[in-house]
Amino acid sequence: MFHALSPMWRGAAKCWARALPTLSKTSSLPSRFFSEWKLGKLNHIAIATTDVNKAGAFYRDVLGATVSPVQPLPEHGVSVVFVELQNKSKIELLEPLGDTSPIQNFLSKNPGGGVHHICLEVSDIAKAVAHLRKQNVRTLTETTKIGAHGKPVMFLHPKDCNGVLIEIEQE
Ligand SMILES: C[C@@H](C(=O)O)C(=O)SCCNC(=O)CCNC(=O)[C@H](O)C(C)(C)COP(=O)(O)OP(=O)(O)OC[C@H]1O[C@@H](n2cnc3c(N)ncnc32)[C@H](O)[C@@H]1OP(=O)(O)O
Repeated sequence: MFHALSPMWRGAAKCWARALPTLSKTSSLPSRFFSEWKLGKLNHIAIATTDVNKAGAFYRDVLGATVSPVQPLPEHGVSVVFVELQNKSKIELLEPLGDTSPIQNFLSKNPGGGVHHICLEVSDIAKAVAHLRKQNVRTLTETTKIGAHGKPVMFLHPKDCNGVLIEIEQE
């Protein structure tokens, strides 16, 4: 591969090749550079509300969006409605379901509702979870769960993510 380069660039490439193992140990470059997984696209932004039908009607009737039917997800303690957007990303409307919904405290603190979490796709969720735990990012369950799109998901503690609850989803 070095043969296609001019002597100056060949020298620089060799220098980088020597430096890479050291840099990976000292985390001088972004860790994703060395990871076996990659961050993908924004899958959705989730909004907590006390009434997904009412919130869905706003997106459908006022903003003209395509809105899914209500989907109860008892294993997650929420009912969801998806608002489809042009670029394939979505807005997920969440309403508490059951007595122990994980969004109940959030709604008690924010009775008018609000942005609850963002969901980012990853190329390999098992590797991403292992990597994040090594970086001292707390995961909110021991193992992944199957999310609203039938794919494995994991939530990361907002206190370890600059105050934002992050869901990662297998792409
Ligand atoms: C269907 C699926 C899918 O899309 O596939 C879903 O969306 S399921 C969507 C619902 N499922 C989930 O959210 C699962 C993951 N969430 C959880 O495990 C929980 O909601 C926690 C994030 C751990 C929060 O739990 P809980 O509200 O009981 O605890 P808490 O009130 O003591 O909160 C601890 C601290 O985190 C902060 N905190 C709580 N929720 C937050 C949020 N959404 N964004 C940013 N910060 C948040 C609180 O203000 C508090 O900070 P201070 O101490 O400074 O006051």
